[in-house]
Amino acid sequence: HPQRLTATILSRQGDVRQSYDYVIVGGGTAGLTVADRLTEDGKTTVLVIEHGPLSDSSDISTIDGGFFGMGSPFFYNIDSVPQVHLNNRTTPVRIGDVVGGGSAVNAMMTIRGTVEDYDRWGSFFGGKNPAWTFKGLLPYFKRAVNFVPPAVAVTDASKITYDTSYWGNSSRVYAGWPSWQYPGTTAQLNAFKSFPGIEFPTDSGAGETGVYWYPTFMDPVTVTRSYAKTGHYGGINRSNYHLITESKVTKILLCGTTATGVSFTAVNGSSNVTVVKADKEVILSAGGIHSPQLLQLSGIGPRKILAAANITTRVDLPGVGQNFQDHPMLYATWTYKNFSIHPSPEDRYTNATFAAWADTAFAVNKTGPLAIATGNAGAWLPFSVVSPRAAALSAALQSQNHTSVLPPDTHHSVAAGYAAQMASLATALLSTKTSFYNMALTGGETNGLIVNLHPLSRGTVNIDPVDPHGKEPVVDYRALSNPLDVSVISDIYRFARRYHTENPLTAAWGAVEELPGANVTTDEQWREYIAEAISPSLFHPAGTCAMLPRELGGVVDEELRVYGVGRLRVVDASVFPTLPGANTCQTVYAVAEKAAEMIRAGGSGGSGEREKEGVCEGGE
Ligand SMILES: Cc1cc2nc3c(=O)[nH]c(=O)nc-3n(C[C@H](O)[C@H](O)[C@H](O)COP(=O)(O)OP(=O)(O)OC[C@H]3O[C@@H](n4cnc5c(N)ncnc54)[C@H](O)[C@@H]3O)c2cc1C
Repeated sequence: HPQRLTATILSRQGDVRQSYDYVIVGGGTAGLTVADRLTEDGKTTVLVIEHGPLSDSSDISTIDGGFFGMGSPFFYNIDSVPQVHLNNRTTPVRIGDVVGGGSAVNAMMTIRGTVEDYDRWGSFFGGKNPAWTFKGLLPYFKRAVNFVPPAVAVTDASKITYDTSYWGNSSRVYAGWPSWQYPGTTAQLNAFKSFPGIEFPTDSGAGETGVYWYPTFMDPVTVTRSYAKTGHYGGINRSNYHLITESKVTKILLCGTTATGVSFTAVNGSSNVTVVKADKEVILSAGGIHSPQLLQLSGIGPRKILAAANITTRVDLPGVGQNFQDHPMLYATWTYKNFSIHPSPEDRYTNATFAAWADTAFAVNKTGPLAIATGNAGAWLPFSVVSPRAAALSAALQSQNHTSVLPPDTHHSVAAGYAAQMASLATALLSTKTSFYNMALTGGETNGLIVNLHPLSRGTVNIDPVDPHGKEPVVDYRALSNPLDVSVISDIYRFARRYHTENPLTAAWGAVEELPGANVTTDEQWREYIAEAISPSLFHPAGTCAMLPRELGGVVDEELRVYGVGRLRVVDASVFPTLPGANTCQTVYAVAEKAAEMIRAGGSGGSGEREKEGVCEGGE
């Protein structure tokens, strides 16, 4: 698959045409997917405006370890506000600032949520529309990712199973597999068999909970990252597909309540403002942090927030920037004193012979440990299976005064949406079909990163009233603001402890709990440890422009059109009403594929009115 950069990249603002059929804000995961699909006909004109640069850096392409790009410059520099329930810690907000967005810097874990996760989305609209269900999304998952099965040698050696019926084979975004695995991974996977109620689905794409193998966003031939840039931009030669980089969209321009285009400036250098018109639609794909910011900057959002920042309200939409969610993660470390399965990941640092073999295996055949990202196996377990308190916590969530855990001035529609979500998650706490706990398996002597897949707390992403146009938005995860999150996380953790220490299949490995330490046992000790150690983000910001009914605080409808605004859609992780119990990239691709089809089918779309008398920004 040649990775030529031949699609039309515009080097200067001056090269941009006056108008396009579609203007897409953000050349990230969703933005490039939609741009590619809309321009496939060779006629429809699209401009993508991306804040970050176009890069061929090996920090992006390298697979080894999955986080090679973490120290790279391709991130925004944003910190959360101090987190009240985390001892006032601030935490970095890690999101990609480069062509490809999050897909360029992520850990390449190719996971999707469970059937219940996507059925839940549709349920908020009364469950009558089959589009937003697992079944309804499956064709788009298939369109989104091209699954290339692992080599027979590695499936035999590691007992990897898969089922191609859950996957497609046409996309240029690949789900590939390393052709080598650490032998300890299979043993760690099998160790879950000691516990009742845990499933072992054949394929990660089946929408089931359990312990399973999953692929990597990796081009299996070049063994490099496969992402939105390589799949939906590189190697495409279409004069109707334009991309301008290092350019910041500052506003969506409205005529009355209809979007007509955007204004943007260069990130570095000239402060000239360029206006570009969208004849059909503006598509906002700036991600979970910047899509709500841009709506608010354009006068679309909660009236109070806009007024505080001195921005005229064009459409009062209370949900914009609310309902903010991310997956909290917690470092928990168990070290095996007698781990006898080698080679292990640690051997790369302690065994010179193995390290040399690893380097050669990759250099010569693109195989061995350097072809593994963060790993390819893990557990995605239901709460009802890991916790004896599921019924009690479900009842507590059901009867909770939900408004009491939201910000004091939350609009009643947003509060109603939150209550609907909590009702659904209270049921999910009892279910065996929704995953709450994720643990990745390393195959090595140290294990333990714990992820809470369905946080109950909700945060906010709002413009900074002091300098709304000049500053990054104010990001408040409001981590642990729903105290039941502490109970859920501590029970997850207690199960992780049992997995390591009360398990005949791991007993011989001599697990020692390094973090938090076996002396942490009471609810209060857990609360203290979690407040000190948790990170509110696994880099999955979502929910801030939620696809929900308007009376439930929704920002977009089931066709992803912004309520009250014509010709404006949001297509990115911000539309997820609730997080899937999975890393988010594959779901973003699927949503973008579905959106592209709806946009193509839907003409100009939009529920706003082009008011003849209305104010038109940026000229008619
Ligand atoms: C470090 C990290 C690790 C992750 N690991 C995984 C993983 O292993 N597996 C997984 O499934 N998911 C993972 N994710 C999450 C996943 O990558 C994201 O959920 C997904 O890429 C988000 O897609 P998006 O289209 O919503 O936003 P993005 O891909 O972030 O795209 C938004 C784009 O908009 C641009 N933009 C923003 N504001 C403006 C503006 N004003 N003007 C112009 N452009 C603008 C941004 O620069 C960005 O390129 C990870 C993410 C990160 C950051």
